[in-house]
Amino acid sequence: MAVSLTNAPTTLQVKVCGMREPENIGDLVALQPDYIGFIFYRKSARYAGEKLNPEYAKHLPATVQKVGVFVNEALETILALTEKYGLQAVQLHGHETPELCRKLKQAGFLVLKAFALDDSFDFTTLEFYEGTCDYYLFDTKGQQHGGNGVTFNWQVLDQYHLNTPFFLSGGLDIEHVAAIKAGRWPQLRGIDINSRFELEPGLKNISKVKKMLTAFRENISIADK
Ligand SMILES: O=C(O)c1ccccc1NCC(=O)[C@H](O)[C@H](O)COP(=O)(O)O
Repeated sequence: MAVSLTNAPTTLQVKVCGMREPENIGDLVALQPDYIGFIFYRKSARYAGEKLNPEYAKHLPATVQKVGVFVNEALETILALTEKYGLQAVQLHGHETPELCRKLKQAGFLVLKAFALDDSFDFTTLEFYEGTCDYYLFDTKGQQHGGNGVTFNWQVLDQYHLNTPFFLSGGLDIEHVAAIKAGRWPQLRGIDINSRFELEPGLKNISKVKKMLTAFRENISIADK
């Protein structure tokens, strides 16, 4: 039986991460994603630092929120980079403390704290972060701090019992749209896509991103099992 997903969370937001090439960024912004992510972690193959022109980043349309992705950076470094590139949001992918999240939130930034999940992830460890971040970002535990390109077993999310809304991340692709939109997790607020949409690290396949956004934003029906 076909089920019309009238209760599907149509307001789910989309973040596209790992951008750095001006033309590619311009093409992406034209698709109006909610967030665009720039990685400020030198060891990442998508490191934006040297390629991204600060003035270009600063003058991107306000319709898209610019997110700086950091791994275990000091508050001062994060603040300096947010200022340099005109970022509105920060995404923290290391062992950042609740205190650091709180300070960044108090400074006026939208804060996403990323956590690397596997089957044994214990959500009670996030209780200390409640109230310090705007969103959690649930990513796959892998060899890298992020951008591993693999999904985790989403069943573990059924144990998520806290109030902070979250973004789903980790190897997301077009094939996952229907399952994500099935409305299984009340705290889900958005998704984050990255390496499965790349022509090469740091360069997105815009037509594939467009297909994802179209599929994600339209009211879909899925077949009942
Ligand atoms: O993508 C990276 O190279 C990266 C490196 C270090 C920290 C974070 C990183 N990415 C952050 C993201 O928001 C990614 O979109 C997220 O990890 C999911 O990536 P993927 O599994 O490739 O979809």
